[in-house]
Amino acid sequence: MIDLTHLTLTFPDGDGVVTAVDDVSLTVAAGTAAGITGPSGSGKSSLLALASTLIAPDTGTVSIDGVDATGLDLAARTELRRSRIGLVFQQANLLPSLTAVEQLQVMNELTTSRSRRPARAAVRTRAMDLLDAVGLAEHAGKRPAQLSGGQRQRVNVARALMNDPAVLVVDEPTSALDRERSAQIIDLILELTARYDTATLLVTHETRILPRMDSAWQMVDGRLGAMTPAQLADVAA
Ligand SMILES: Nc1ncnc2c1ncn2[C@@H]1O[C@H](COP(=O)(O)OP(=O)(O)OP(=O)(O)O)[C@@H](O)[C@H]1O
Repeated sequence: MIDLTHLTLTFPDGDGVVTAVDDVSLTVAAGTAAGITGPSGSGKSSLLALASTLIAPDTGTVSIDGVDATGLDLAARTELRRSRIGLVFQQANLLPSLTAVEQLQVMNELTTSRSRRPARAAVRTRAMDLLDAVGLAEHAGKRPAQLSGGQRQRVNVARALMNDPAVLVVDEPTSALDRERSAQIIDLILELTARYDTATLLVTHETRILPRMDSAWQMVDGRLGAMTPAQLADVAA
């Protein structure tokens, strides 16, 4: 589970500061997904950067399964992120020369210290299982150029799950895809959230999908508020 408490983040802005995240608290339990939407510049990406421990808040805490990341030094925080958090960004950012299965295998080599690294065969088995879970088992040997946009995004999602993360942080996974493929990726992320028991935090402009999330939130000027049933009915229409 991920527990965000009273997070605030400011950036210098001329003589003053801009408050990107303003006293945000949010808990997402394992096996559930929280959807966050909001206008451009409202602080969604900043909040995801805090939740992923990529940046430290001015105030507040980020706890992953009870471990407070804000209390850790840089090395320990990096290790926590690598071992406990899966990240899915808008663009798949796959390595052009690697096949789908290699994209996943290399994650393990990049992010796990040598002494704790599982045997190569076990890594390959997990990579193949994940490709199967995202419907790409038959495409394991293909390079990114041989895959469609939707398939590349599926590899991206599978890769984020490679290290068995407690938390899955997803930033607008569908912006490069058409409506039908977007819906499929969101369905897949919800299915994987339950199957791999991740606490999933997903930012999207696709408000239609919010009613299907376990909780739905809106950011406005850095503040996070629960969407009301009326707002959810509105976006679903
Ligand atoms: N590195 C930075 N330096 C200064 N200001 C920043 C920085 N990053 C974000 N901001 C400001 O913080 C606020 C929130 O930005 P953020 O990118 O989190 O919004 P967003 O909701 O993700 O927007 P979008 O939907 O357009 O991606 C904005 O006012 C933005 O200008």
